[in-house]
Amino acid sequence: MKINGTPYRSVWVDEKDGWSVHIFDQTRLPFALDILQLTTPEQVAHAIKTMQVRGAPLIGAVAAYGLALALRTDSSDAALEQQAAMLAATRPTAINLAWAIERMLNHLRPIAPAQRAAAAYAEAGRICDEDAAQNEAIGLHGLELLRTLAAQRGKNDRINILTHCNAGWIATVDWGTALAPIYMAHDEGLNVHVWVDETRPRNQGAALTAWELGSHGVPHTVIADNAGGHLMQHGLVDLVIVGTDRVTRNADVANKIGTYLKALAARDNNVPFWVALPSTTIDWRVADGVREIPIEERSGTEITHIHGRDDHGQISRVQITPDGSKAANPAFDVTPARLVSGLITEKGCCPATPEGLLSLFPEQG
Ligand SMILES: CSC[C@H]1O[C@H](OP(=O)(O)O)[C@H](O)[C@@H]1O
Repeated sequence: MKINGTPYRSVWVDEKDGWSVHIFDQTRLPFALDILQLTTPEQVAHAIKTMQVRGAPLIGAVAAYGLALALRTDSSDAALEQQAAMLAATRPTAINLAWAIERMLNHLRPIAPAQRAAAAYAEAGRICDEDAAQNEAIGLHGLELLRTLAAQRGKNDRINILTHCNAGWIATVDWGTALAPIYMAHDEGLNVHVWVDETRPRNQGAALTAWELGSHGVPHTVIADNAGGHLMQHGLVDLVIVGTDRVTRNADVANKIGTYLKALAARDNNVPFWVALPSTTIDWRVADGVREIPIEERSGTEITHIHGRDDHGQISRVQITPDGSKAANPAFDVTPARLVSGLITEKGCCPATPEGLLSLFPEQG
């Protein structure tokens, strides 16, 4: 996507040196556009753990380059396995991370150590290109949904879409998942508006989704996480589109904490609840999401403290709870398939059922 007219992806290899890896420091957005140059697998692991880089497809792609960086230094079998395990352990919920590392290992194990680093960069590049293409396809399939909604309404009626967290281009290599159809609808001239859940505690909505949509000129309004149900009750939400970190073969959906509550409110108000995902986010090995998907527990300081720009223009962190108060911080929840209206994938849209998924991915049957 473009930033001030310049096209960017969310991760890229330095054109000059041909091996260092660049990402945006997402903990500094929206107030600073800082590009980080990663030169070691440890720096990649730190960036993923601290959420300088985040978003299910993107952390998989960046971890793949982390393995390529590792192999520049030591391409032995032992180093390959050890560095892969280290990178895979950085975050537990998004299946894209494990998927990308497994794909890299399957590709690299049979290759002679001397050729592994070059092969790793090439495979990581393919992972990035595929993600960008898949998300563009998700956008086109989701656009059909929005066109249908617009056709049912008056031509200039506003379509109000609620989204949770950030599933935009900065959460993927490019285009995004939940936001891809919105960008395309806006560019086509459909009258779309987005209710942006702030998404406590890390505020990916307030800081990242709002920044993305504002940069692209998409009308949007940032709201408290707890406002969505009220807006739905008053007919101000036409549909919900969110991203996801892992979808099971039963179509249960793991996503940022709070997604489940939005799905409950949507069901109670007959608001369609759609989930956008590339097939790399499907975990075919898991059926029951609530019982089987590992939910990342992050530091309580993400609850007790908040980042922002202070009145002096400095990005700072302030405490918002009393000294000594404990905090719990599960970073994801699981929405059962029964609350999901449908899935938007690169292969098309389907019901949130095992049969629906297999209709698009019969090879998994
Ligand atoms: C397109 S994946 C976006 C997905 O990832 C986010 O999690 P995090 O910001 O912790 O990496 C969130 O669950 C989004 O829906």
